Formats: sequence, structure tokens, C-alpha cells
Amino acid sequence: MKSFMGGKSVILRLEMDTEKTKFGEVAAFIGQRGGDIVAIDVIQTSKNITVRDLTITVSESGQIEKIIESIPQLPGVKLVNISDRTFLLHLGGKISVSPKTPIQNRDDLSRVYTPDVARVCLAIKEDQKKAYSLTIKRNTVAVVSDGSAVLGLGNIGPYAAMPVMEGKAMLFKQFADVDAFPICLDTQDTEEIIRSIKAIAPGFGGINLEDISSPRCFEIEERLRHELDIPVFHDDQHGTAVVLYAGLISALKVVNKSIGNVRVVVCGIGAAGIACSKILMAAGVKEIVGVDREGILTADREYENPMWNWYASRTNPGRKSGTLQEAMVGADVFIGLSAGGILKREDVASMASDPIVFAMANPTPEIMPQEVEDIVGVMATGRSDFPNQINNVLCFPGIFRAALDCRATEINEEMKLAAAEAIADSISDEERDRFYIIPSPFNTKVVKKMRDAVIKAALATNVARRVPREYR
Ligand SMILES: NC(=O)C1=CN([C@@H]2O[C@H](COP(=O)(O)OP(=O)(O)OC[C@H]3O[C@@H](n4cnc5c(N)ncnc54)[C@H](O)[C@@H]3O)[C@@H](O)[C@H]2O)C=CC1
Ligand SMILES: CC(=O)C(=O)O
Ligand SMILES: [Mg+2]
Repeated sequence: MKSFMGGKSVILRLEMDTEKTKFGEVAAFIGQRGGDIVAIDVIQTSKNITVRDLTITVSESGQIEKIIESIPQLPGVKLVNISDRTFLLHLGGKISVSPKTPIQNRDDLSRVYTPDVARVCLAIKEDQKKAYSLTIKRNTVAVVSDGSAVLGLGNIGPYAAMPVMEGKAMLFKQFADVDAFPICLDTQDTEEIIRSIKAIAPGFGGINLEDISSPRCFEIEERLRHELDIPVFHDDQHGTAVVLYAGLISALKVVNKSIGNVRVVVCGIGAAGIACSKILMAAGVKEIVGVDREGILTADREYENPMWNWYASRTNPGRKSGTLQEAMVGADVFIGLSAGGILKREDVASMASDPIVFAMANPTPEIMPQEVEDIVGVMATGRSDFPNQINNVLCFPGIFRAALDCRATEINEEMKLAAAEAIADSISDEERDRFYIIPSPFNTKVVKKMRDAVIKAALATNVARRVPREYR
């Protein structure tokens, strides 16, 4: 049987002999096995035979496979076809390019293309800044990956990375009307990546680096920030840190603890884990203990990864050593940016009272919310199907909207902080509770608030090359 890789939604095409089984019996049979029929399409009917597509969702992975396996138990019912809705959504890719104006006659053709386009080209040659007014540059961002750290799936390469990058491009457009292109590079060489991105930069107003593994991601971003005059933003570092910070401010209010007094464990000292730790240090967290595959990072050891030596020298003031389990004892906050399923209920039970657990690995969190619901103060994941989604989708559309609108040369610390505060301010004290610490990506207030706050920060720090009309 086809594997659904943990999928929770499927379309089953069933042929039913209505003399042998009534549809109500089929529906009840599926319901008893945990399937919720959310749509029914009648494909064909004849005297005794009816063919229907049933769209079924389940709440737990593995249930779809069980339902499919048990269909032969139904008398007179034949399984004709199985479609995975998620794969259907990806057929042919998720985005396309469409012209802003139709080309209806030869006159249109000569203006959008040759000969008239040449005059526009020469105007830009004369004054390169005109690229912002006469091309797509001012509203376009490149979403660039090398496929080396895709979600928590690891180094799956540039072809397999494309669905995520297409998804990010969709989110840019839907949430902030930014035109984004997914670009997956067939190289994991630092210099080649830098060269490739610099070579494509003329057509873009910003570069969003995505799912490039650490420590290469740090040098790539740093070099590009200096060598390009458009914002370069590694989403997994800064987008994640902005949203994490906003989520933590809110969660601490729920459990009534202060940022200066909490003990924080960060698991996964890669791109996201390091950036999140940096923002927490800047916000006044005094005790952070970092844990990676080799256990707790401590200044008593020398690591091959230069970022880990840097990290160990600035965290773990008590020079603890040992395992993740040992780090968790008495901690107030767990921040997971590592891999799925590595945290156990006992680990959470060993934390301080009202623990905050942000299990942010995708697609599988370090621990599933249902395993610890009754013993956590606040629980969040990076996923869309649980409450409290802490995910960089809340940041990158709005922060780039602002950076493009004021033609910022970079996205600096002040702009990131302004973005975090705008997210946190989108929830009032009355609204906030343990299941609602962070606004939904569908909350249209967030991008507007973020745009305003980030543009003001860009203007105040002199990185804006254009003052949008409403700020003049
Ligand atoms: N919710 C969100 O918005 C975001 C979530 N993430 C998630 O965070 C995770 C890491 O992403 P990146 O930092 O971009 O990748 P990365 O490859 O730069 O870093 C991952 C780090 O986790 C460590 N790690 C892996 N398995 C581990 C284990 N069993 N125990 C301890 N450490 C382990 C690796 O050694 C590495 O240092 C991924 O699952 C990703 O999906 C990343 C960015 C945003
Ligand atoms: C959300 C995201 O960017 C990641 O998991 O890598
Ligand atoms: Mg990512």
C-alpha cells in the first residue's frame, strides 16, 4: 500500500453496490476508525452502483493506513483510487508568474518588448536607481536555499527543498503582497553560494536565505550583507528569533515569571538555536544552557564547530555538563530547534513549576503537545495544526514588506526588535492565555503593525533609502 508518510487527509474513491451496503454504513465504519468525512463528491451513479470520492481527515498519523486496510471488510465496497490531498496540491508546483498587463496587439508587443523596451533599458543604464521604479526589483525577494537543512529533514538537497521554498514564496505573497521567487542552488560550497546570490541580485530588492545549515549560513549571510546593498536576511536565524522572542515575552506573562530570572535550555545549537539564544541574551536572560548531539555545551571543552566554542563561552555560567535530560532538571523554559521526538514526558516533568515548552522542530516537534498538555504552563510548536504556532512565517513577510517599502539597505537589530514588539503587541492582556500567546499568521493586524514599527526603526537608524509617503 502507498505510504502516506504521516499524512492526515486523503481522498478515497469508493465504488459501492447499494444492494449490499448503504452509504450510512460506510460513513459509520470510517467514523469508528477515527476518520472524519469532510466532503463527499458523487462521481457516478447507476441502478445499483454508486462511485463517490470521500475526503477524509484523521487526527493521528497512521489512522489513514488503518482505514484503507480495513475497507475490504465492507461488503460490496471496492476501493478504486487513493489520492493524497497534499500531493494533489503540489502537482505542477504551487506558484506561477503572471503578467500585470495583457499583450493584445503589435503595439503592446513593441512596448513591453522590442523596440520600445530598449529606451527603458537605457534609462536604467543611465541611472541604476531607476531599476527600483522600472523593474520588479522593488517588490521582489529571492528565497534562496542550498537544501542543506530543510526544516528538520536535514540535507535533502536542492530539488527536494523546492516545495518548502515555493511555500515560503506563497506566504510572502499572501500575507504581505511581496513577490518572491524560490531559488534552490545545486551547490553547498560557501564561495559558490555567495557568488551565485551576488550574480542574481540585480533583479531583487532583498534576499531571504532559507534552510542553509550552520555554520556555513553565518559566513554566507555576513559576507552577503557586506557585499550587497539590499537586505540579506537568514530567515531561520532572525525570523525565528523575532517570533520566539515575541512568544516568550507573552508566555512569561501567562506563567507570571520575569525574563531576568528564568533558566532556559536551548536544544539544537544550529542556525535557529544560536540566533534565538542571542536575542534572549540581549533581552536579559542570564542563564541559558545549550544542548546539541554531544550533550550540554560547556566552556570546559573544545569543539570543532567554532560557533559552539563561541556559544559555550557566553552561556552555561555554571559550567554544567551532561545530557539533555540533566540540563532539563529545574529549567523554566525549553526551546527546541533540533529534531523531532527527542524530549520525553519525564524530562518535562523534571522542569520547574509551570514550565514553558517551545518544541519548534519541524515537521515533528521535540515532543508532541498531547504528551505533556497536563503538566506544562505553556506549550508551543512550529506547526499550523496546534495552538501557539511559533514560526518564522509571522516575521518574514512583514519585515520584508517594511524593508522593501523604505528601500532599506539592511535589516538591522533595531528593525528585528521592532518586529518582535509588533508581534507581541498584537495580543492584548485580556486575550492572552496559555493557548493563545502568539497571533495567528492569518491575523491581518500583524503585518500592518510590523510594517509600521519596522519602517520607523529603519528611518531612525538611517538605513532607509526612501521615506514612504505616510512618514514624510
Ligand atoms: N518554528 C520555526 O519557525 C523554525 C523551526 N526550525 C526548526 O529547527 C530545527 C533546526 O533548524 P536549523 O537551525 O535551521 O538547522 P541547523 O542544521 O542549522 O541546526 C540544527 C542543530 O540541531 C542539532 N541536532 C540535531 N539533532 C539533534 C538531537 N537529536 N539532539 C540535539 N541536537 C540535535 C544539530 O546538530 C544542529 O546543531 C529544524 O527542525 C527546523 O525545522 C528552524 C527554523 C524556524
Ligand atoms: C519554519 C522554518 O523555516 C523551518 O522549520 O526551517
Ligand atoms: Mg527554514
